[in-house]
Amino acid sequence: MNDVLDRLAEVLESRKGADPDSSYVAKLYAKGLDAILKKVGEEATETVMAAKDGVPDKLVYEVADLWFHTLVLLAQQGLGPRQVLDELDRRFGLSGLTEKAGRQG
Ligand SMILES: N=c1c2ncn([C@@H]3O[C@H](COP(=O)(O)OP(=O)(O)OP(=O)(O)O)[C@@H](O)[C@H]3O)c2ncn1[C@@H]1O[C@H](COP(=O)(O)O)[C@@H](O)[C@H]1O
Repeated sequence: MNDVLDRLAEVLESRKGADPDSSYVAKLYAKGLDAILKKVGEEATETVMAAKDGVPDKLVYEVADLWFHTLVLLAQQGLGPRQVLDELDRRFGLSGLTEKAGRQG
C-alpha cells in the first residue's frame, strides 16, 4: 500500500521544474507555499463536511484529495511520505512497548 505513496511522491518530485500549463502539480509549485496551504485547508474542510454528510464514498474521495495535497506540501518542503510513515511507525512501536509494559505491570 505504501508503494502507492512512494510512486506518487516520485511523480510529485518529477513535476518540479515542469511546465505549469501542462501539470496541476507544477502549477501549484509555481503558485508557491501559500497556495498549497490554501488547498490543504480547503480539502481539510471538505473532508469534515463529507464526514458530517455521512456518505462513505464521499469521505474517501475527500480524504484522497487531502492526502494528495499534503503530499504536494511535503514535496514542496523537500520532504516525502517516507518521513511521515517512519514517524507513525516510531509511534506504533512506542505504543506497542507501552501496551507490553502495561500488561507486565
Ligand atoms: N492524485 C492526484 C490528484 N488528486 C486531486 N487532484 C487535483 O486536485 C484538484 C482538487 O481540487 P478541487 O476539488 O478543489 O477542484 P478544483 O476546483 O478543480 O481545484 P482548483 O483548480 O481550484 O485548485 C483537482 O484539480 C484535481 O484534479 C489531483 N491531481 C493530480 N493527482 C496525481 O498527481 C499526478 C501528477 O499530476 P499532474 O501534475 O497534473 O500531471 C497525477 O498523475 C495524479 O496521479
